[in-house]
Amino acid sequence: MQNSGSLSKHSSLRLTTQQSLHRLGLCSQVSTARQTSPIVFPEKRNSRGKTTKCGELSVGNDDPNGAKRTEHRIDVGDEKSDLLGYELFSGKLSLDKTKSSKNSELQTLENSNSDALSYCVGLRHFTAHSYPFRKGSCFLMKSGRSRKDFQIFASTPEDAIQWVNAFADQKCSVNCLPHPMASKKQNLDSIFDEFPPESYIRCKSPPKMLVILNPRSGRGRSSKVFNALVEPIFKRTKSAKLLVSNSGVDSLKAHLRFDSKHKEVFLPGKLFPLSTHAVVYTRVVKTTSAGHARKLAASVDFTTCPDGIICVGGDGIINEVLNGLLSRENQREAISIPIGIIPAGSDNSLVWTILGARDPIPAAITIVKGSLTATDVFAVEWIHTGAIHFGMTVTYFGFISDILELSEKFQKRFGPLRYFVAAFLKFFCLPKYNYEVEHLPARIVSGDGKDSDGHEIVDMSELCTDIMRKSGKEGLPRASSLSSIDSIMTPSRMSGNDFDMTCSTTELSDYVRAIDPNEAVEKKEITPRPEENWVVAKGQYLAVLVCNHSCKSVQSSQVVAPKAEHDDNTLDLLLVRGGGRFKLLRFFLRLQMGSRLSLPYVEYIKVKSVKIKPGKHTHNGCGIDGELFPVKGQVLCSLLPEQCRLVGNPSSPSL
Ligand SMILES: Nc1ncnc2c1ncn2[C@@H]1O[C@H](COP(=O)(O)OP(=O)(O)OP(=O)(O)O)[C@@H](O)[C@H]1O
Repeated sequence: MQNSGSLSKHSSLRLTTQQSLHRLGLCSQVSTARQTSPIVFPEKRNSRGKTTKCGELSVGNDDPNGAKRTEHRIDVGDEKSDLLGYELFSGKLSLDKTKSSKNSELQTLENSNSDALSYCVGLRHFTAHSYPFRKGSCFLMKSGRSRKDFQIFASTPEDAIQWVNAFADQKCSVNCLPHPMASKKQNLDSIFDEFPPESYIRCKSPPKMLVILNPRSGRGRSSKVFNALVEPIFKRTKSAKLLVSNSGVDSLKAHLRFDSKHKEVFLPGKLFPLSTHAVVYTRVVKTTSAGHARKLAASVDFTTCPDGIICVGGDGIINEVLNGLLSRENQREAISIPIGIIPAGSDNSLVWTILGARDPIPAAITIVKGSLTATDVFAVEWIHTGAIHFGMTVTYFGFISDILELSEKFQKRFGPLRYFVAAFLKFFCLPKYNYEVEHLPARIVSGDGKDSDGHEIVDMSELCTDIMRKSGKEGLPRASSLSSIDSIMTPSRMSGNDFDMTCSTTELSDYVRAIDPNEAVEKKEITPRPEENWVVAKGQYLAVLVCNHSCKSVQSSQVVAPKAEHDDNTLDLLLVRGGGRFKLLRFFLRLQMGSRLSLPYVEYIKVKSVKIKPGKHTHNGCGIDGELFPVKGQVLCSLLPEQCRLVGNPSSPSL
């Protein structure tokens, strides 16, 4: 039997396990850790890097004696199969056939809760408790499930811990016990005092989330969508299973299954079901009025929803939740609370563009899978009043904000079609829009933090700190909702059950992007420094759009800002110069064809900040993620890099 060894050995054990888990991208969901430790955002990688998951990911082993060690692999399950499992862990294991399940130290487990896996810290082996189904041989012997334990050996205690952690990460419950010798040997006691078993094995319980549901979203179908399509997925049990191959028990794999069909045999080996759990624990709150979601997010006790807030509705409800979170005193903790999205609104641009889920089922699956995606946030500041409103999708001025305003009148009658109707009507009484637009172009940064001209790059997080502080103030009144300009020109469709989603892996890094409002920070003007080269333009514009991501629309396959990425630290400014119906029509037609950037009167610029001031006789509406606000004087739109985490994986570029 392995001795659990010295203190230093235990430290290295823990390190090895945590490092390994980090590389597996499995550490993000440890809710207890999130409460106390800084926020960990996914490491920034190029857009191609994010899609490693579509295939196989090989993970090296940390063991210094790794020469003889095999690589652990993570396979990606087929979305169309009933395997939810995107995690598959395999390695050398052996089954102890000589020991019955009820001997040695494991007898103690019989009296405890029958967990799926039992492990005594420091040992090379762990015990899997399976519950195979047995058919009764005669009428006296009933069919049913009975417990059968398998004692399984890993090559080393470190390996055993990796295995147990892999199961724990798949929410398979683990009964973790001290080393069997711990009670006898005094010196071991002190080791376990310092390193309790829980520090090695993180037995995870299902994530706890708050669901904020807007019953008015879309055509008022969000409750139905949630109850019929999403709740069953959250409540469905998930079981980690041991697959023992036929060729001896030297290869062992842990699959995550979505349902409990095919309980017994799983070719080419035997499948032993372990224990089952609800996938996500949720508390559902339906909003009763506009602004309710914001208030909830601003006041909810995070201990009741440490794993996130799920928004069921359109982009408007997400915007409310974002602004509620960012208005809190405890901003640092607030921005660590991930936002999950179930698309049930008229247009669901954010979740479709960033996570590649445009229907409720894939969105629910991506929430269950639980990875996180860091996303830039932008802040729109009303310079004269200091009021700030945050967004994640787009802010727009001109024709589109007018449509947003008009569409409010048609909400009940036309539902998601209201934007189309409003656009049609507005088109025939098109006013002139004049703006003064100043923008600070984004520059390509070299390794030394300077741009191509040798200028130092503004650290947006400095601006960010001040913006976040100011944001504690009440937001501006909201008037209506429209998140994607594409909805204007395309009749809406509420999505059906057909869905399309691919996922990719995001790796978590130790990089902390949180802002601590308690830190003593020098007061800074949020207006970027005067030496920065602002480009000023004044004139007639049909539309001014500032996009944070490419703004895909559920209504069409086209995107508004093709070069925009949700985490590229820049905003994409789209200017449609001039006026008149002909130009406007041409723009929207080209938008549908994906060639609007080739129009001579359309300008597309990557920017860091934009200042916009409506002219004297211009209608002063401004849309932020589908919410309408009045603009008085100048507004400044700035970027806050990666200040929000969405629950789920970014979509594959192939979508
Ligand atoms: N119970 C409610 N009654 C009336 N309005 C509400 C209620 N709950 C939320 N709202 C408001 O409805 C607005 C629109 O909601 P949401 O974005 O969810 O749906 P949508 O407009 O259909 O979708 P999209 O914004 O994608 O077009 C939100 O900005 C919110 O302020």
